[in-house]
Amino acid sequence: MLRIDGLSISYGRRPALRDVSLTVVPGQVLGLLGPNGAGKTTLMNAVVGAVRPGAGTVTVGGLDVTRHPKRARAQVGYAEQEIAVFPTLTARQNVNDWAAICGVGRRRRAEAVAATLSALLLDEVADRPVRTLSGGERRRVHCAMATVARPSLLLLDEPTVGVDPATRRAVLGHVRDLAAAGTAICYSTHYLPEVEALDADIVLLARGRVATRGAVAELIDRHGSTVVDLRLLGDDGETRTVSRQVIGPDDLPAVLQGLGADLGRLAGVEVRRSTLDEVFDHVVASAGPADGRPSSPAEAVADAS
Ligand SMILES: Nc1ncnc2c1ncn2[C@@H]1O[C@H](COP(=O)(O)OP(=O)(O)OP(=O)(O)O)[C@@H](O)[C@H]1O
Repeated sequence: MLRIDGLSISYGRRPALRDVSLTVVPGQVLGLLGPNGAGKTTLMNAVVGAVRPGAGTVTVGGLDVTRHPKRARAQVGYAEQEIAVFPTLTARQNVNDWAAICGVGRRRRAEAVAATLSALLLDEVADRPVRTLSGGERRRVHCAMATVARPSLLLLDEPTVGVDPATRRAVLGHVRDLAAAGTAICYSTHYLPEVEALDADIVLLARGRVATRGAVAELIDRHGSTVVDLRLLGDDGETRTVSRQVIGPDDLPAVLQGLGADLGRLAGVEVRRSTLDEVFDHVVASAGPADGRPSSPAEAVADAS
């Protein structure tokens, strides 16, 4: 449903995406991860034609978004990071009007709007002007607008920023239902448990490049290690946990020896695999500095000029 081949985009001379390729098929949830500034929003903006590729192609449902912008865009629902709703209209009016703009016929519309508002736990506030809603409720309205027309491809850019746990569960449930019904979904987030809950395939961007990709278990297998958590009892009676990477459980004696005098404070030991968080940190660190410093002399020249 979405195919990106060799996509590179720069703002001025500064690259935001470099040679990115990925696909999302119907029913798939692609978790788009990466630290701030990695290029996630730029990628989504390229899919809806809001930024033009410097190199490479983006096709939606087989249509090149540069050559067929309107027809390609018509297949996409996009909840941008910035909430965009009409504050004086009610939640229901916002979602209904957007459904109408997306071509959902009058007969089907009321039902689609009601079902979407319900799925996102908006029933109680549906008939209040959006300006009177809380930030989390507004974000749900924004998300409802992107999904109400049941687009073939759905882009959600950090849809759970600032929402409470019940809302997060509702958004994730809605996303799972849409994927089960065949929607191709690209979901960006900084909350890694969400991509695990969605059973998403992951593309991890770092410095505009695909740093790694695969299912959660694959990424942990490929980049993770065995970790020993040592629980140490402090003078105040509280325990603190110290983690050590090891090649395998055979290294445990050496790890314990390494505690030295603290060995007597040992209250517990757990051997486990790296978490997705730890894998994320490791892969991002391997990709180079996150503060925009150049990763090569050639890039330094481009930055300086
Ligand atoms: N309109 C713009 N003009 C110039 N540079 C931009 C613009 N938009 C983004 N950038 C730069 O492009 C890079 C990628 O930004 P982008 O917003 O795509 O990252 P992101 O992964 O979505 O980040 P975040 O997690 O913070 O939302 C960053 O270095 C950013 O500063």
